[in-house]
Amino acid sequence: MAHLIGRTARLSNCQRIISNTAAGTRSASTLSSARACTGGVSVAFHGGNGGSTTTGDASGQRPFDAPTPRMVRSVVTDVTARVAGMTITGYLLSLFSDPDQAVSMVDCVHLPQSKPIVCLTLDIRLSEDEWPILRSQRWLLFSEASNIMKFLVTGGAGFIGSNLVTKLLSDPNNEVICIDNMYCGLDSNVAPHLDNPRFKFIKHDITEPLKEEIKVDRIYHLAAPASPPFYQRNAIHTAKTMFLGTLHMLELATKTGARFLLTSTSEVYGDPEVHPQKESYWGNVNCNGIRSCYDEGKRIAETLTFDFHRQHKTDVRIVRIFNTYGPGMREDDGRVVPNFIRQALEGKPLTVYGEGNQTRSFCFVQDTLAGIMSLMEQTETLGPVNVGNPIENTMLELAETILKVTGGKSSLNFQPLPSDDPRKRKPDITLAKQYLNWEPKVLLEDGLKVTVEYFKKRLNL
Ligand SMILES: O=C(O)[C@H]1O[C@H](OP(=O)(O)OP(=O)(O)OC[C@H]2O[C@@H](n3ccc(=O)[nH]c3=O)[C@H](O)[C@@H]2O)[C@H](O)[C@@H](O)[C@@H]1O
Repeated sequence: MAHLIGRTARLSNCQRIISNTAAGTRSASTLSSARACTGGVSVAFHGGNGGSTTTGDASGQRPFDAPTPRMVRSVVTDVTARVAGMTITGYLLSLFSDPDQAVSMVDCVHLPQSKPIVCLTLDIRLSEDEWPILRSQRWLLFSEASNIMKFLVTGGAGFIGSNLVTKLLSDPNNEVICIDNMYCGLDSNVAPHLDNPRFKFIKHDITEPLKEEIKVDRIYHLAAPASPPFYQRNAIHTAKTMFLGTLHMLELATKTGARFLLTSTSEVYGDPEVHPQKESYWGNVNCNGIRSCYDEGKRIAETLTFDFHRQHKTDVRIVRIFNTYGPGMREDDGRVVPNFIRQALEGKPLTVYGEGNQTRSFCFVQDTLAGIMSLMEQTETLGPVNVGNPIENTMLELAETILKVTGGKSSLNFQPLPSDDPRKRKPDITLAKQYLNWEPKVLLEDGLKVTVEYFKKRLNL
């Protein structure tokens, strides 16, 4: 016990959670919000001595018997599954039948109030018969607390995903698992992190179920080819990624209690008849065209996300990203910004589809990330929330700006407009301002300068 007290004295956060065992529907509630920590809580667990269930002496003079490691694993699994945002591997000090007893326990071990602790009182219902005595009992766990947050980023080797991974890892309290099938991800987007012990890369196609259960606090679900040439190349696989990939990630979030954020897209508005596009607009989408695997795919992904929330109370957020550009893109991506920059840098004609009067609103990736990350952590809305730049440009204007930034002298090469290509697109960002206090800061020309430098390096120019 002296050992345990010694450890608990160093605790730095406090959160107490009770889960209800009734009829398999257990809910977690934070009881001491005044002392509750924000961010993830990580708890180091020390197993016990054979499954005894002694209630400890609150003064700490009598040793506490801890359960077997096997049982503890059950407890830990249970806790992790139902406490969103927390990863538990903790000290299990004792068993209590009454949460108030647990509270007095906390007081009695004289933990300094200035250093709050992690204290979890839990109802436990074990499925295995060996421990019937433990059913419907409450356990008190003390733990060493830290602010470690664990993230899963699907599509973490891709353009926006890799920028997100880099940003998350810049916080030393964050650990990141990246899943990518490398269909359009880049090795060079992952390589800088491979030696980082807080980073793990898993090559996996999320249309298949995960081989292992991954326990994280947050799931950023970005995996999907976003460039029309890429997503049209294997349209069936794109549709599978949208549905099955999102399904698998939602199942994981539901099972582990992780918060799940779907990166949806402005494409759900299709070729919009409402301008600018508000989240309340249902869109104008062709359900059997060449873009449908992507835009209808994202629409079903949104549907699935809300269905999981309604049916399983999964903690979800949805962001609708508008055209984003910046470092991390492939030179052969096929979208207009990488195409124009590459063509301008190589002195080739810029391929303008149609007459170039169609519009898009381009957002620099760091701005987009700020919006996405803000949505993940706020609690006012599930979304969908538009994240994009409300400054609208025609493709002719974009071509002109890129030629100015690169100093290129390329001519324009007009090509047929691809089918179902939206004629205009511009986000209404009222909700992003209201809920996320977010609006883009980077001007198109400034963002393009950074992007041009990135492409110069990639193309060895
Ligand atoms: O970047 C994005 O956020 C979106 O990009 C694409 O949507 P789209 O707006 O069509 O993006 P681009 O392929 O970059 O095309 C933008 C406009 O430029 C035109 N374009 C594209 C490429 C090119 O070389 N020349 C050109 O004029 C296209 O016809 C289109 O009108 C994807 O469909 C979306 O997944 C994604 O959300």
